Amino acid sequence: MTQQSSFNPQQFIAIVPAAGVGARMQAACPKQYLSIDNKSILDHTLSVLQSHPRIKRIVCAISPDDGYFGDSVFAHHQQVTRVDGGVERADSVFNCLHYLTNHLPKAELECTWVMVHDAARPCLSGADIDALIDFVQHQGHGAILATPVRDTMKRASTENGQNWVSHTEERQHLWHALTPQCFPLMTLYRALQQAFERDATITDEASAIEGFGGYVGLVEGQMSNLKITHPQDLALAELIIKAR
Ligand SMILES: Nc1ccn([C@@H]2O[C@H](COP(=O)(O)OP(=O)(O)OP(=O)(O)O)[C@@H](O)[C@H]2O)c(=O)n1
Ligand SMILES: C[C@](O)(CO)[C@H](O)COP(=O)(O)O
Repeated sequence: MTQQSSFNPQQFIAIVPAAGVGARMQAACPKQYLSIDNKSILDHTLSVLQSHPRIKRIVCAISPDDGYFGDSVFAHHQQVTRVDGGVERADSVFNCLHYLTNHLPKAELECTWVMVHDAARPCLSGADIDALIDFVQHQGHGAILATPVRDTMKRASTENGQNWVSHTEERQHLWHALTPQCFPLMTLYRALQQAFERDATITDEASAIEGFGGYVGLVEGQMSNLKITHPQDLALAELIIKAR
């Protein structure tokens, strides 16, 4: 693996992909607009990022179809830059990066790092943001929040519509990738461009950086930083947020 050249991060900009439809949540609206403790999930996520002193600004991708929902959230997050999302999560992230390449001075682009964080992860803690920033500033390489796998991991096969254990996977050195994922802005922009050119399947920013030959650090984060994906995740997220 070729070593990604080191950069000295001067500033951090948060990118929040929030343009999904939330199909797995099976709700009446995209899940990022569902309410927890009288605030939308997107509101909670933007508030965590906005309150962190080391994050200079936020660029958020929302679906052009979410006009009403987006307007209600951005009414009290007016300093957040709003960008149209794309078909896939990676497209939404790329649209935010592309916006920044067109609106930041070149000198600023070269020393800016982005922290890409799912709108669907409202339980992120400030301490985890600090741990990630401290790592990349010390190491000069990009990194992601992640948690080591705790359970025995089974690979499944399906027969007659039923899942069966095919085999048990080696779980040593196996981690759950979380977000934020933090990389130099222009490195991530180029890595995603290359990933799109090779038609790669990109489910997180680290995948693009790995394919681009970069190092990706793993910074252990809190399990409570769950991605709200299925209906049962909502109650758990509410407990975590109310316990903050
Ligand atoms: N085209 C897309 C798809 C997803 N996302 C965002 O990426 C994050 C993680 O994606 P996921 O949890 O998969 O959200 P959805 O794609 O909305 O969920 P589903 O796959 O169940 O439809 C979410 O905050 C989602 O809003 C996005 O910005 N643009
Ligand atoms: C980026 C991510 O949250 C890291 O685990 C995950 O890859 C998002 O996947 P999704 O299918 O878009 O929810």
